[in-house]
Amino acid sequence: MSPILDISDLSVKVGGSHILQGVTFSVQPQGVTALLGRNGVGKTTTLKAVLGLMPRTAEITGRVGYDGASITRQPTFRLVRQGLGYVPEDRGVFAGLTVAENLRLAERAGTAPDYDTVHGLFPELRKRARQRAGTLSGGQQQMLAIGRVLLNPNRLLLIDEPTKGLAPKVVTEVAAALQAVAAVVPMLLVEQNLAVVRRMARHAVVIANGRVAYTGGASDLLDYTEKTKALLGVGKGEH
Ligand SMILES: Nc1ncnc2c1ncn2[C@@H]1O[C@H](COP(=O)(O)OP(=O)(O)OP(=O)(O)O)[C@@H](O)[C@H]1O
Repeated sequence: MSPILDISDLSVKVGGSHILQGVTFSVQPQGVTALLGRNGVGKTTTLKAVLGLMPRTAEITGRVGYDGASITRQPTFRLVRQGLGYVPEDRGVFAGLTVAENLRLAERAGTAPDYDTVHGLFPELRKRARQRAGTLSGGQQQMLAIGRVLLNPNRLLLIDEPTKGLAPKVVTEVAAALQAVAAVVPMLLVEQNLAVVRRMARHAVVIANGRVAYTGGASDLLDYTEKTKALLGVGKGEH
Protein backbone atom coordinates (compact mmCIF):
# COMPACT_ATOMS: atom_id res chain seq x y z
CA MET A 1 0.00 0.00 0.00
CA SER A 2 1.36 3.45 -0.86
CA PRO A 3 1.81 5.70 2.14
CA ILE A 4 -0.59 8.57 2.72
CA LEU A 5 2.28 10.76 3.95
CA ASP A 6 5.88 10.47 2.88
CA ILE A 7 8.46 12.63 4.65
CA SER A 8 11.91 12.61 3.17
CA ASP A 9 15.12 14.15 4.54
CA LEU A 10 13.25 16.82 6.48
CA SER A 11 15.59 19.27 8.15
CA VAL A 12 14.53 22.18 10.35
CA LYS A 13 16.78 24.84 11.83
CA VAL A 14 15.25 27.46 14.06
CA GLY A 15 16.59 29.94 16.58
CA GLY A 16 20.14 28.64 16.17
CA SER A 17 19.25 25.00 16.80
CA HIS A 18 19.18 22.24 14.21
CA ILE A 19 16.08 20.44 15.48
CA LEU A 20 15.45 17.96 12.66
CA GLN A 21 18.50 16.75 10.76
CA GLY A 22 17.17 14.66 7.90
CA VAL A 23 14.01 12.96 9.14
CA THR A 24 12.60 10.31 6.79
CA PHE A 25 9.52 8.21 7.42
CA SER A 26 6.11 7.45 5.98
CA VAL A 27 2.61 7.11 7.36
CA GLN A 28 0.51 4.15 6.31
CA PRO A 29 -2.90 4.87 4.78
CA GLN A 30 -4.68 2.92 7.50
CA GLY A 31 -4.66 2.98 11.28
CA VAL A 32 -2.51 4.91 13.69
CA THR A 33 1.18 5.67 13.30
CA ALA A 34 2.64 6.90 16.58
CA LEU A 35 5.35 9.58 16.45
CA LEU A 36 7.44 9.14 19.58
CA GLY A 37 10.59 10.46 21.23
CA ARG A 38 11.86 12.13 24.36
CA ASN A 39 10.71 15.63 25.34
CA GLY A 40 11.92 18.36 23.03
CA VAL A 41 13.18 16.00 20.34
CA GLY A 42 11.14 17.62 17.56
CA LYS A 43 7.81 15.78 17.30
CA THR A 44 5.69 18.93 17.25
CA THR A 45 8.22 20.53 14.91
CA THR A 46 7.74 17.63 12.49
CA LEU A 47 3.96 18.10 12.42
CA LYS A 48 4.27 21.87 12.07
CA ALA A 49 6.84 21.62 9.29
CA VAL A 50 4.54 19.28 7.33
CA LEU A 51 1.65 21.71 7.81
CA GLY A 52 3.60 24.87 6.97
CA LEU A 53 3.19 26.21 10.50
CA MET A 54 6.81 26.87 11.46
CA PRO A 55 7.85 30.52 11.91
CA ARG A 56 9.11 32.32 8.79
CA THR A 57 12.59 32.46 10.29
CA ALA A 58 12.88 28.65 10.29
CA GLU A 59 15.12 27.10 7.62
CA ILE A 60 13.36 24.05 6.27
CA THR A 61 14.57 21.62 3.64
CA GLY A 62 13.37 18.19 2.53
CA ARG A 63 10.31 16.82 0.77
CA VAL A 64 6.82 15.96 1.87
CA GLY A 65 4.50 13.82 -0.25
CA TYR A 66 0.80 13.47 0.51
CA ASP A 67 -1.20 10.79 -1.22
CA GLY A 68 1.39 10.55 -3.98
CA ALA A 69 1.76 14.29 -4.71
CA SER A 70 4.32 16.76 -3.42
CA ILE A 71 3.03 19.21 -0.79
CA THR A 72 6.44 20.62 0.09
CA ARG A 73 6.03 24.27 1.13
CA GLN A 74 2.34 24.44 0.29
CA PRO A 75 0.39 26.92 2.41
CA THR A 76 -1.50 25.53 5.39
CA PHE A 77 -4.97 26.55 4.17
CA ARG A 78 -4.49 24.53 1.00
CA LEU A 79 -3.34 21.47 2.95
CA VAL A 80 -6.33 21.69 5.24
CA ARG A 81 -8.65 21.91 2.24
CA GLN A 82 -6.98 18.77 0.90
CA GLY A 83 -8.05 16.91 4.00
CA LEU A 84 -5.09 17.25 6.35
CA GLY A 85 -6.68 17.73 9.77
CA TYR A 86 -4.58 19.07 12.65
CA VAL A 87 -5.30 19.03 16.38
CA PRO A 88 -2.52 21.06 18.05
CA GLU A 89 -1.04 20.31 21.45
CA ASP A 90 -2.41 23.50 23.02
CA ARG A 91 -5.91 22.61 21.66
CA GLY A 92 -6.41 26.19 20.47
CA VAL A 93 -10.09 26.52 21.34
CA PHE A 94 -11.51 30.05 21.61
CA ALA A 95 -12.01 30.42 25.37
CA GLY A 96 -14.43 33.34 25.13
CA LEU A 97 -16.74 31.63 22.65
CA THR A 98 -19.27 28.90 23.36
CA VAL A 99 -18.84 25.30 22.29
CA ALA A 100 -21.39 25.80 19.49
CA GLU A 101 -19.61 28.96 18.30
CA ASN A 102 -16.24 27.19 18.28
CA LEU A 103 -17.73 24.45 16.13
CA ARG A 104 -19.53 26.88 13.83
CA LEU A 105 -16.25 28.72 13.19
CA ALA A 106 -14.72 25.48 11.95
CA GLU A 107 -17.44 24.94 9.34
CA ARG A 108 -16.09 25.20 5.83
CA ALA A 109 -17.90 26.85 2.93
CA GLY A 110 -19.06 24.34 0.36
CA THR A 111 -18.87 21.35 2.73
CA ALA A 112 -21.74 20.07 4.85
CA PRO A 113 -20.51 19.99 8.48
CA ASP A 114 -20.73 16.49 9.95
CA TYR A 115 -22.35 17.24 13.32
CA ASP A 116 -23.70 13.68 13.54
CA THR A 117 -20.18 12.25 13.78
CA VAL A 118 -18.96 14.92 16.19
CA HIS A 119 -21.94 14.68 18.54
CA GLY A 120 -21.99 10.88 18.21
CA LEU A 121 -18.40 10.66 19.43
CA PHE A 122 -18.69 13.46 21.98
CA PRO A 123 -22.28 13.80 23.25
CA GLU A 124 -20.94 16.19 25.89
CA LEU A 125 -20.39 18.81 23.17
CA ARG A 126 -24.09 18.86 22.38
CA LYS A 127 -25.04 19.07 26.06
CA ARG A 128 -22.59 21.92 26.62
CA ALA A 129 -23.29 23.78 23.37
CA ARG A 130 -23.93 27.08 25.17
CA GLN A 131 -21.06 26.83 27.64
CA ARG A 132 -18.01 29.03 27.09
CA ALA A 133 -15.07 26.90 25.97
CA GLY A 134 -12.79 28.53 28.55
CA THR A 135 -14.90 27.05 31.36
CA LEU A 136 -14.71 23.47 30.03
CA SER A 137 -12.46 20.89 31.68
CA GLY A 138 -9.21 19.97 29.91
CA GLY A 139 -10.79 16.78 28.60
CA GLN A 140 -13.85 18.59 27.29
CA GLN A 141 -11.63 21.18 25.58
CA GLN A 142 -9.70 18.35 23.94
CA MET A 143 -12.96 16.84 22.71
CA LEU A 144 -13.92 20.23 21.28
CA ALA A 145 -10.53 20.56 19.55
CA ILE A 146 -10.92 17.11 18.01
CA GLY A 147 -14.59 17.67 17.19
CA ARG A 148 -13.78 20.87 15.33
CA VAL A 149 -11.47 18.98 12.97
CA LEU A 150 -13.93 16.12 12.49
CA LEU A 151 -16.67 18.48 11.25
CA ASN A 152 -14.95 18.48 7.87
CA PRO A 153 -13.79 15.57 5.71
CA ASN A 154 -10.25 14.41 6.49
CA ARG A 155 -7.91 12.07 4.67
CA LEU A 156 -5.19 12.19 7.33
CA LEU A 157 -5.23 13.47 10.89
CA LEU A 158 -2.17 14.87 12.66
CA ILE A 159 -2.85 14.88 16.39
CA ASP A 160 -0.41 16.24 18.96
CA GLU A 161 -0.50 14.84 22.50
CA PRO A 162 -4.28 14.59 22.86
CA THR A 163 -4.17 13.01 26.33
CA LYS A 164 -1.61 15.35 27.87
CA GLY A 165 -2.60 16.52 31.34
CA LEU A 166 -5.90 14.63 31.39
CA ALA A 167 -7.25 12.49 34.25
CA PRO A 168 -6.95 8.71 33.64
CA LYS A 169 -10.70 8.25 33.06
CA VAL A 170 -10.71 11.06 30.49
CA VAL A 171 -7.58 9.66 28.82
CA THR A 172 -9.53 6.42 28.26
CA GLU A 173 -12.51 8.34 26.89
CA VAL A 174 -10.46 10.46 24.47
CA ALA A 175 -8.41 7.45 23.36
CA ALA A 176 -11.58 5.43 22.68
CA ALA A 177 -13.01 8.24 20.55
CA LEU A 178 -9.76 8.58 18.62
CA GLN A 179 -9.66 4.85 18.09
CA ALA A 180 -13.13 4.99 16.56
CA VAL A 181 -11.98 7.82 14.30
CA ALA A 182 -8.81 5.93 13.34
CA ALA A 183 -10.91 3.03 12.09
CA VAL A 184 -11.99 5.37 9.29
CA VAL A 185 -9.20 7.96 8.87
CA PRO A 186 -5.44 7.29 9.15
CA MET A 187 -3.67 9.17 11.89
CA LEU A 188 -0.20 10.37 12.80
CA LEU A 189 -0.32 10.61 16.57
CA VAL A 190 2.19 12.23 18.90
CA GLU A 191 1.56 10.64 22.27
CA GLN A 192 3.65 10.30 25.44
CA ASN A 193 1.28 7.90 27.18
CA LEU A 194 2.64 4.54 26.06
CA ALA A 195 -0.43 2.65 27.28
CA VAL A 196 -2.45 4.71 24.81
CA VAL A 197 0.14 4.08 22.08
CA ARG A 198 0.03 0.35 22.79
CA ARG A 199 -3.74 0.33 22.53
CA MET A 200 -4.08 2.50 19.44
CA ALA A 201 -1.00 2.36 17.24
CA ARG A 202 -0.04 -0.25 14.71
CA HIS A 203 3.13 1.52 13.54
CA ALA A 204 5.66 3.61 15.40
CA VAL A 205 8.34 6.12 14.46
CA VAL A 206 10.84 7.31 17.05
CA ILE A 207 12.89 10.46 16.66
CA ALA A 208 16.18 10.81 18.53
CA ASN A 209 18.99 13.30 18.01
CA GLY A 210 17.24 14.95 15.08
CA ARG A 211 16.80 11.72 13.11
CA VAL A 212 14.55 8.70 12.94
CA ALA A 213 15.89 6.07 15.32
CA TYR A 214 13.15 3.46 14.90
CA THR A 215 10.39 2.71 12.46
CA GLY A 216 8.36 -0.47 12.59
CA GLY A 217 5.61 -2.14 14.56
CA ALA A 218 4.45 -0.28 17.67
CA SER A 219 4.14 -3.43 19.75
CA ASP A 220 7.59 -4.64 18.65
CA LEU A 221 9.01 -1.41 20.03
CA LEU A 222 7.03 -1.39 23.25
CA ASP A 223 7.58 -5.08 23.99
CA TYR A 224 11.32 -4.69 23.82
CA THR A 225 12.08 -3.01 27.13
CA GLU A 226 15.71 -2.14 26.52
CA LYS A 227 14.98 -0.53 23.18
CA THR A 228 12.01 1.36 24.59
CA LYS A 229 14.06 2.54 27.53
CA ALA A 230 16.91 3.72 25.36
CA LEU A 231 14.78 5.51 22.79
CA LEU A 232 12.06 6.95 24.96
CA GLY A 233 13.71 7.22 28.34
CA VAL A 234 11.19 4.98 30.10
CA GLY A 235 10.98 1.39 31.25
CA LYS A 236 8.17 -1.14 31.04
CA GLY A 237 6.99 -0.50 34.58
CA GLU A 238 6.48 3.17 33.81
CA HIS A 239 3.82 2.87 31.14
N1 LIG B 1 9.89 28.46 17.05
C1 LIG B 1 10.93 27.95 17.72
N2 LIG B 1 12.03 28.70 17.99
C2 LIG B 1 13.07 28.18 18.67
N3 LIG B 1 13.15 26.94 19.12
C3 LIG B 1 12.07 26.15 18.89
C4 LIG B 1 10.92 26.60 18.17
N4 LIG B 1 10.03 25.59 18.10
C5 LIG B 1 10.60 24.55 18.74
N5 LIG B 1 11.82 24.87 19.21
C6 LIG B 1 12.75 23.99 19.97
O1 LIG B 1 12.89 22.81 19.21
C7 LIG B 1 12.95 21.66 20.05
C8 LIG B 1 11.90 20.68 19.63
O2 LIG B 1 10.62 21.15 20.02
P1 LIG B 1 9.28 20.31 19.75
O3 LIG B 1 8.16 21.07 20.41
O4 LIG B 1 9.16 20.01 18.33
O5 LIG B 1 9.59 18.97 20.53
P2 LIG B 1 8.63 17.80 20.98
O6 LIG B 1 9.34 16.55 20.67
O7 LIG B 1 7.28 17.98 20.40
O8 LIG B 1 8.61 18.05 22.53
P3 LIG B 1 7.51 17.78 23.69
O9 LIG B 1 7.43 16.32 23.82
O10 LIG B 1 8.16 18.44 24.87
O11 LIG B 1 6.24 18.45 23.24
C9 LIG B 1 12.83 22.18 21.46
O12 LIG B 1 14.11 22.29 22.02
C10 LIG B 1 12.17 23.53 21.28
O13 LIG B 1 12.52 24.39 22.32
